[in-house]
Amino acid sequence: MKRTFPLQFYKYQGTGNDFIMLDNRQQFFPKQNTKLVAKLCDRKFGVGADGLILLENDNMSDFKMVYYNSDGNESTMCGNGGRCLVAFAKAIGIISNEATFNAIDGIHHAKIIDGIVGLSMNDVDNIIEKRNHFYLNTGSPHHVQMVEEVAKLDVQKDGAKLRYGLYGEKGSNINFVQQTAENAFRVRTYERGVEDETLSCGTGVTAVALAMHFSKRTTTNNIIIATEGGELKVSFDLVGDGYTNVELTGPADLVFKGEIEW
Ligand SMILES: N[C@@H](CCC[C@H](N)C(=O)O)C(=O)O
Repeated sequence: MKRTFPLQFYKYQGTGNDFIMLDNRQQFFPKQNTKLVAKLCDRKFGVGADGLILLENDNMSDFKMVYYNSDGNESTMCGNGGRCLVAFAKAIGIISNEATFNAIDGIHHAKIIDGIVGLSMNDVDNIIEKRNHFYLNTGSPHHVQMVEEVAKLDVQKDGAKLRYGLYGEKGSNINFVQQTAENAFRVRTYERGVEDETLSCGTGVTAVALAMHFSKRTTTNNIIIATEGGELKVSFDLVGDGYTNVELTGPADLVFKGEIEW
């Protein structure tokens, strides 16, 4: 159905992972309309983005995050999207430089310092080590695999093969990693729900940092990750067998805003 009023949207990106942001505190958005979300995210027929995020009211925190992949389906946690949503909440006057928000995987805390957004991520105490990869959940499921030369990979092809071949319909995000220094890694990610390589994935680089520490490829708890869209930092503490105080930090910027007829 064609609506008669324009939809005000904001487009954000965090290290090149891009999102449409909608202020849905008045509950105007048809949340079950998968086709509409997919169309808005379409780079030819819509605004174009890797995902769409609704900012909603929440009783327990400053706001609620509802995340959809560009295929139109609601999905699990998005780290870069969470950081962008915090920047959006500040831009529309809901928060100042600190926030607490509710997402599908629970409460997150965030701080903005000089435009850089640091976001708390869930504790992780289950990292599965297989012959040539790791599997863990950092709010979203992630496969982490070491490669020799990440720049040379066909991430779309190799990622899709693993996403469907190893993880079936439910799928997993697939991260390919190359170590570049004791505390630094380069990562390229195939995202389920986008079904393509994205320029960066926040829960993905978080998974990589924890898997690299777990496998003793690094001893630092402050890791720098280069993605195709820029640099992210992941810090954490290891307490017993589990990772806690996990924080994902990096830029989150408004690209443009506008109105769309729908
Ligand atoms: N880009 C995201 C991850 C989004 C969720 C993912 N595509 C899934 O469905 O698992 C991030 O920055 O974490």
